[in-house]
Amino acid sequence: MEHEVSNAPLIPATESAPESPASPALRSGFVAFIGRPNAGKSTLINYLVGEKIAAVSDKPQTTRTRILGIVTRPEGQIVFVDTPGVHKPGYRLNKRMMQAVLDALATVDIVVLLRDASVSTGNGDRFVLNLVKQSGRPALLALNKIDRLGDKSRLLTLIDFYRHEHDFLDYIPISALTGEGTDVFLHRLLDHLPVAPPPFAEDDLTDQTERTLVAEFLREQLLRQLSDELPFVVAVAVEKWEEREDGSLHLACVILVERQSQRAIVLGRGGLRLRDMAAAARTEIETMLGRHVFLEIFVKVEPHWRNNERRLDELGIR
Ligand SMILES: Nc1nc2c(ncn2[C@@H]2O[C@H](COP(=O)(O)OP(=O)(O)OP(=O)(O)O)[C@@H](O)[C@H]2O)c(=O)[nH]1
Repeated sequence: MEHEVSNAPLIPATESAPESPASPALRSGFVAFIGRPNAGKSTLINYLVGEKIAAVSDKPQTTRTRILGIVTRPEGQIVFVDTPGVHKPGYRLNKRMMQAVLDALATVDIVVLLRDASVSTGNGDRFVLNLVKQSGRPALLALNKIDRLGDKSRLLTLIDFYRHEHDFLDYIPISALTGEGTDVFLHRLLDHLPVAPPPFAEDDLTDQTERTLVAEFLREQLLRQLSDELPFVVAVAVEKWEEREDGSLHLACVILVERQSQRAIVLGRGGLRLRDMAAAARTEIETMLGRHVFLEIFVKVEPHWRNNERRLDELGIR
């Protein structure tokens, strides 16, 4: 039997605010990250939310769809919108990603410019900084990966640079990996959010559907195991979601690539690479869903899927 409910939110968002009679001055709002690819947005969201939600990999351009992470504290609630890494528009896919960045910036209360503090300033950083300026939104600078800095005086130089460029609300050094500085980061964000009731219930973590998360887990394995060029040409869709009477779940996923040669790379010699990726993804999916999962995977060659509007819509790439 097809399971319709799989498209429902994993943890449904509620219309009403959680009961919170204690504090009259709760602060809440929407916060978007903007940063160069690999700045650490997904890692930070996962750290803050405390559960694995966004796809994390050491390859750039991991995040294609907007992902919500919700953090609730006694002082209020922050709804994080994770934007895709900023890229120069080329493929239509990337133009859509750029639009997603701009849309996200226009609708939020605060923009967080997330900067990898362990690398030197380049054109990409100036590009992102200009987007922040153009957005006209209040912005906070988070300097990430400070665990990598031997010489902390570099932070002062960076803060000085950004202070001269733009009037940020705050300049906060953090490590999304170790968690250092993240508490200060959350509290400073809350301080700058408007007095407003939390838009989501206290235990909501994400509005991602189980189906989306399944596809993300598999895509994360692809990103981890494939060479640098391939992540840009693969996409994952869940095509079958079938509940069996014994309580197990049968899933069929399709991995889209653009050429036969890419299909061969995904499969690996004798299909071994795909088998390993499937096994790793299945373990994560079973942990998330708390049930036994059978996972079938097909690798399909579909030339130019990245320029096919209908495919992009089906894949939820906005
Ligand atoms: N040492 C260190 N590594 C980090 C930190 N934050 C993130 N990373 C690493 O940086 C890489 C990129 O992190 P992601 O969270 O995937 O980056 P992202 O900004 O979401 O990337 P996109 O999805 O391309 O936008 C991963 O290998 C992370 O483990 C940090 O604070 N310290």
